[in-house]
Amino acid sequence: MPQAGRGPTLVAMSDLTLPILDLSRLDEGPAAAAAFRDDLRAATHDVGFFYLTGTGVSPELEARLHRAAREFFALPEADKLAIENVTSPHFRGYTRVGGERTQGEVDWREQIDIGPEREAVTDPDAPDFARLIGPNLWPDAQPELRDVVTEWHDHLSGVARKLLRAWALSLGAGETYFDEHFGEPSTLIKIVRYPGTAEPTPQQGVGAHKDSGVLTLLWVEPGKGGLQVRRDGEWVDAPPVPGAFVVNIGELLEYATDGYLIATDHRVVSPRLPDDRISVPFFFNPQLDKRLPLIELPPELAAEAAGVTQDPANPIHALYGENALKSRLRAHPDVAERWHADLLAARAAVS
Ligand SMILES: O=C(O)CCC(=O)C(=O)O
Ligand SMILES: [Fe+2]
Repeated sequence: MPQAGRGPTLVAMSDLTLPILDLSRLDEGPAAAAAFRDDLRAATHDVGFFYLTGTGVSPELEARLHRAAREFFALPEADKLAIENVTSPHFRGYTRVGGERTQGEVDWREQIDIGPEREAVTDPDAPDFARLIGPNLWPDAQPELRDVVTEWHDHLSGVARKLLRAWALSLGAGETYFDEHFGEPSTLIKIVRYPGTAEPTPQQGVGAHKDSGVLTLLWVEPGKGGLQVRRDGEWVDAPPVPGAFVVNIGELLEYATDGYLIATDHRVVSPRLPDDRISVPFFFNPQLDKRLPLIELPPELAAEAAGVTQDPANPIHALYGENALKSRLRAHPDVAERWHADLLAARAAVS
């Protein structure tokens, strides 16, 4: 574990070193907090990925989440399919292995997607992205899943807010800059299982991608490798560190800082049979109808901002909800075709 008040510890993995930052330094007086913010800014300017300890998430809560995830995937197929995501217009519920895509290629993972628990919007004049709002699908056979996920959600939302305040200060903005622009956050928790494969060549657990939102806090089952981060054109391993989250930023925070902070490509390589791998990414994003404005960086940071080139095939929209809807329609074509064929047709017509 890193010591409060020191610089970040570095973990060597092949060529890459990912810093380990200790969030509790924010509560250890102004000097430790300032040092944490400097390390945070440096880590996300240089690599876009780091490990985070000191989050206050207890080993007991981690163990409960881990157990609940294992129990969910061990349910009979019929119980999982009873909450299959094709029954939800809001992209919630269970996705069977092979039901999701990254860059058009099938991902070899099964998962349950859980977002803010809300009623569906019935107003016909609501924007298209309001279709993402709605109830989750919870398994009747495992009522305790909802309790542990709710606790996880509340803890990790607090960690995310703390990090965003630290980023805001470290980038020369007011401490509550992001709070003001976030509103009621759009969160997404995925509980994911990557089955083992027997193929001799590495298989796509999840294909190479940058996260499309602001911030991701990733919990990985202890001892399970497979996550790789692209650094200088090479794929390097980012194995789990006990008691730490893997944290990375997404394209929206890169965009908001004109490329000063970087969103980095990553992927998961399937485990080899008989192994499998559980992970739980938590995505933290603004309210659907909010925009994430550009941060006016101080000149010394602005001079080091790489700029952001917009990909015409994948443009970043001003409103968060438009970005979220686009990602969901692409990742889950079967849900899109069943519930949102009108949107697909309208989008095909303009592109
Ligand atoms: O499962 C993992 O370790 C990473 C998953 C991921 O990158 C994602 O779902 O965006
Ligand atoms: Fe990701």
